[in-house]
Amino acid sequence: MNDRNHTYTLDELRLESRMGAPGTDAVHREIRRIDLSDFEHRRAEITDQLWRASQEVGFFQLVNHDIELDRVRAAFIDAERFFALPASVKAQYPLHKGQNAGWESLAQVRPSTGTPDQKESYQITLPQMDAQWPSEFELPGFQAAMLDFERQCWKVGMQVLSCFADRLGFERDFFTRAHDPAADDYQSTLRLLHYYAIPAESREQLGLWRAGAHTDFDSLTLLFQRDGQGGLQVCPGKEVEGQAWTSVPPSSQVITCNIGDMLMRWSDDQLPSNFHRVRNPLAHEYQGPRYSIAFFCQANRSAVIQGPAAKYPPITAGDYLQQRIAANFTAN
Ligand SMILES: O=C(O)CCC(=O)C(=O)O
Ligand SMILES: [Fe+2]
Repeated sequence: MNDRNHTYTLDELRLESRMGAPGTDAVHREIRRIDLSDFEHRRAEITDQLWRASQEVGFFQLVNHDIELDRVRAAFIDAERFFALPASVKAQYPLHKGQNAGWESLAQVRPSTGTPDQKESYQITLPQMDAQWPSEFELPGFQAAMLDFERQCWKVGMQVLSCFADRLGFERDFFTRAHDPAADDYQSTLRLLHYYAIPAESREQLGLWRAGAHTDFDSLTLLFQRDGQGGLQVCPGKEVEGQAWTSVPPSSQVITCNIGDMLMRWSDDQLPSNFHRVRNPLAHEYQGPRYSIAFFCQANRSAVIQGPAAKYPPITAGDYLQQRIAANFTAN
């Protein structure tokens, strides 16, 4: 690791550590919806819309994408089945520090809050899964269904990234190659998330977050939310100082996307990676569990991140991610 990379990481963490305050809630902003239907014919128009939404807001929602609603619903049911397994079973597949595969509970401490996210999660990163799948006996059909869903998410992610590649002046399949799922160093990750129901005694307990404010480390995140299970809030980059948060209404029909730190760096900061968080429900809101599913398009470890104008020195995606993960998890 050279000194400039080190400084860059510390700067990011310094900003993140300031983002844990409640800030101003519920500022209304339009979350743009981008229609992916008839993608190949409408590619130029879609690219324009994606680019503008990413530059101006950093978050957007995809509609009429290629993943069937029934498929999304089935993935949520599989996620519920996984999390309903006894802790002793899930603990056989632990997330190890520095890895992106396996189960953790209350282990992710964000620099913004210093408290563990009130959740459990299970991450699937294809080359790291040898000992990390629950058995067919424990959870029949789960592995095959998740592999299929992972691939569908990857395809949508690569469609969107191909538009950014066009606009950045890279070859159209540049990011597809950098996120090649056949490579041993593939590190895109499907993450199932279960935020715990809020026990009566900790309602509105200050300082507890379902997910503390953070930016994502990856290139692009695809997030699935379930109807009625809100809480996701975003703070567009330009307004970081004011910490004014906007709620993203949950809908299982859309995929909410955000730009991650890798793509921000890869675009020489033209595309901002924005802060977001999942807040605990307020007293009058639904207090039950919340499930979400994220797909992180994370460039393969050996992919070299450098923008068209070479604003930053090159760094491999592996080195880049390692630095970010090390700052986010307690030892386990
Ligand atoms: O669960 C959510 O809505 C957001 C999750 C998230 O931001 C993350 O895991 O990076
Ligand atoms: Fe996130």
